Amino acid sequence: MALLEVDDLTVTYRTAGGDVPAVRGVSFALDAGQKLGLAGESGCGKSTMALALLRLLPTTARFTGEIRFDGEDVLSMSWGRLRAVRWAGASIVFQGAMHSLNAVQRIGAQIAEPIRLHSPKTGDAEVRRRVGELLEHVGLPARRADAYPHELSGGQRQRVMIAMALACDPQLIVADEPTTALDVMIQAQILTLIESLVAEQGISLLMISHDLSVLADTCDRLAVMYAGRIVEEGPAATVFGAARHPYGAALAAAFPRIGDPASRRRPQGLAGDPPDPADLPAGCAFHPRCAVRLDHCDAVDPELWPTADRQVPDGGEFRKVREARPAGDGARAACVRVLPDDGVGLAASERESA
Ligand SMILES: Nc1ncnc2c1ncn2[C@@H]1O[C@H](COP(=O)(O)OP(=O)(O)OP(=O)(O)O)[C@@H](O)[C@H]1O
Repeated sequence: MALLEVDDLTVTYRTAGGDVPAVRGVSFALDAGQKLGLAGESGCGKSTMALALLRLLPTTARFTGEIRFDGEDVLSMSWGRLRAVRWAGASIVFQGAMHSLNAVQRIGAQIAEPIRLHSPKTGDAEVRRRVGELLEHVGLPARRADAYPHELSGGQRQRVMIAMALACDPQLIVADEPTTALDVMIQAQILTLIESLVAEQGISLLMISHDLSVLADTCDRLAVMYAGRIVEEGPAATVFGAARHPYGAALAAAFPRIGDPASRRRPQGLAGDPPDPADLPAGCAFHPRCAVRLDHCDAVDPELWPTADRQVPDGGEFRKVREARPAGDGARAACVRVLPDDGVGLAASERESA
């Protein structure tokens, strides 16, 4: 059984200016011990997804669909049960630790909070010992428990956030852009730390980033989000190395692996911006930016389907295959772009010029 199953999740923010559909029918599963990367540009709904998983969304958000964590439906859970699942079942490491930590409380007391919440009978000495152990586990001396957040560097603060996330031995860690605010060297250290901790403790990881290459290095599987939908999902090497969806391919081209001579790719920017969720283009939301769009792409919004059998949109028709559990490596894409060795083309114009 999957540890986390998200089924047809929609999240819509109610605002004075109208409804903002931030997540539009997302489905995916994460097995115990698996590492899934969720990629996409700013505004495509990644953080909304992360917040929905633990029902941390603002009250203006309306949601439909199902989120099952360890078999239990999170969206219909009682508040009491939800409190038990937060930290001990799943915990979130947010981007920008400075904003997530309380500036006027020592970090030891902040790490102790989830421990006290979940094990109220734990004595002070034992809590202190556990906090010290957690700090050492993330590479900080135990005595740093007495420090205030402003006395630590950005990387150290992010380590504190990770210590907090580990405090109640969760089964799942959701890391939302955990290294975005850090410089490159520190980013690498934090990623290595996250990787080693989840591997050591068998924790599942849902890592969110706009940087597909970072996710490809860290995760087993990747899901690419665009305008509130997953447009491609599959094994990390397949999605990063041979993305089928034009947006997945563009994202991979925009974030080549740094220092990887084998990749020999130069970063290629993607023109334009993601659409405003409150004003989505008709048909496939990516079509205005897509270099290989077909005539009907402004009319048909393709769904995810298995890519193993190389189905292509052809003759003006998308052939849809709806399978909850596709066979093989489970790779799915909402559109299939041409690959040089495929022998199949996406756009007629591309086939002619090939
Ligand atoms: N509380 C809110 N009320 C209204 N709209 C919101 C709210 N939070 C997010 N949104 C909108 O929902 C969409 C998705 O936002 P979200 O933060 O989930 O995207 P993201 O991919 O995580 O982007 P980023 O990396 O910039 O955080 C955006 O258009 C955003 O403006």
